[in-house]
Amino acid sequence: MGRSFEGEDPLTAALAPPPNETPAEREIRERTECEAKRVSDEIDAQLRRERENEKKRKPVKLLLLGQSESGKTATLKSESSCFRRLTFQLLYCKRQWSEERTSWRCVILLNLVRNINDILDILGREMAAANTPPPRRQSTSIGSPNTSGVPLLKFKDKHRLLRLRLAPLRRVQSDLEQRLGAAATELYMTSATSAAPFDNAAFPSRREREFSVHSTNGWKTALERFRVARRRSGESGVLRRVRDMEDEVQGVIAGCREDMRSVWEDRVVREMLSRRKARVEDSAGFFLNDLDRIARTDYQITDDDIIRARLRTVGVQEYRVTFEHGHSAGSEWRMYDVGDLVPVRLSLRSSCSSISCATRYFDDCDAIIFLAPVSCFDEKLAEDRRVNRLEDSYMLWKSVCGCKLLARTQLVLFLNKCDLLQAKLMRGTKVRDSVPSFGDRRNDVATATRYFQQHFKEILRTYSPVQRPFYVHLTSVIDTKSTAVTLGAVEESILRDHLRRADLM
Ligand SMILES: Nc1nc2c(ncn2[C@@H]2O[C@H](COP(=O)(O)OP(=O)(O)OP(=O)(O)O)[C@@H](O)[C@H]2O)c(=O)[nH]1
Ligand SMILES: [Mg+2]
Repeated sequence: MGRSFEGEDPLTAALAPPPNETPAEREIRERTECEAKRVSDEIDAQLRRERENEKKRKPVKLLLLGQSESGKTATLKSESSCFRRLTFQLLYCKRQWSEERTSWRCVILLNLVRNINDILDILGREMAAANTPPPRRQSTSIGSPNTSGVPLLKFKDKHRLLRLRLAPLRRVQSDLEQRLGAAATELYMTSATSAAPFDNAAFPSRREREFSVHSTNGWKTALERFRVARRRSGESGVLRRVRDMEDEVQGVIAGCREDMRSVWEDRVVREMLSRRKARVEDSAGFFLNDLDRIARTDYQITDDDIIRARLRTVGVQEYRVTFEHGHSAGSEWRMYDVGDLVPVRLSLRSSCSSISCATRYFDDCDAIIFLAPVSCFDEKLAEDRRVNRLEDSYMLWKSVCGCKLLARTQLVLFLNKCDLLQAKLMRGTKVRDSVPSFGDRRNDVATATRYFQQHFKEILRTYSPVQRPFYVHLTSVIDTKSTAVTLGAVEESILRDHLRRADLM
């Protein structure tokens, strides 16, 4: 009896076994079909793999944002210094990292010398004020019994002598600035209007001078020059002069070690700093407690020193990394350390892509790590003493959350500098004195960070154009081990999102 194909679709009909099929023919047919299916599955799997690889080939874009000194560059240094990944291409392969270490030595020496010169500046002013007879005194100097009832600081000849003996450090500071400036850096002026939360022409512009790396003329350029110099001239010429100068600087600093220690450990100097509420220990790039190790001609730089070194970033520094291992294997990451916040603040505020070059970094950005230094709850911006640093972080976070261009971007908040917060609270500083809404809550790190965290969370909920998860980590990014763990978790979640986004495209 013939088969009727009426009502059947032609493909089913074509694939149907022939009528009157013998058992032998059937076995051959089934074997052939089985093989065809295996080949087809293999092709499907291969296509899937290629699609995945294609998605991975699109670089993951990660932005580091936060106010100045929040720890953006330290986060990157922490990531690279412990070589979590075996392949740090471009900037952070091992050889390049070791070359970069040499350049960081100058930064650390500069930080150390600046620590002591800053103290000597204060000392000079206080000594001058103490020598001024009371009726002619211009200001109400600290320690004046006439104005505050606090006994005058008793400066001695020893202080005068120390200032004289440490005078060569002024020259060392300017030499180091020259040295770094000639290779890679330039002096940069910041102003209140460029760094206040929303620049306002009404703010008085207190100009500050701080050392900086410029994006177009940064470490990468500096190191490249060194490599070229070494290749061309071996140990001669420019390189030798640089080495001689470094040796000389290191020699002067080593020669001043005991005097620097005398200043730093002096009871009167400590009292002077305490009365001025100048917590030099909490300032960025503080190395005075490491004098014995650093102020030596045979100083061996450590990764920890590099993480703690302070050098202001200006502009946007791009770091490219291709991972070979782990869940990010095969993917390229582009990380942007956004040092200069002026364009960022402007573009966040405007949300208009034509206004600022910073939006180019926002475009297609997978994730932002936003660093908020929580130990700064009682500090003011260096750029504008009227703006509380925590408030400034809230403002910037609010702008990031509310930015339409970033609506699809994963936001990861680092409540950073928890180690400094802990030390500050242990010293007895009360959160509620600077943050009245904190009220009578317990004055400990857990309670304070929970409180700050809640505030950041509410801002995200209120201002985000679309609802998105709140990822938060308590960090002390100079602690490379724990930072590596945190970054590992963050990286995994960013990559998951990145692949999901690629699927949607
Ligand atoms: N104790 C402590 N110091 C930190 C921490 N994070 C950063 N620092 C230090 O704070 C200083 C400033 O950190 P940077 O990474 O230079 O800050 P930044 O955000 O890159 O600042 P800009 O380049 O001005 O935008 C450096 O000396 C760091 O070593 C932290 O969690 N704990
Ligand atoms: Mg920086």
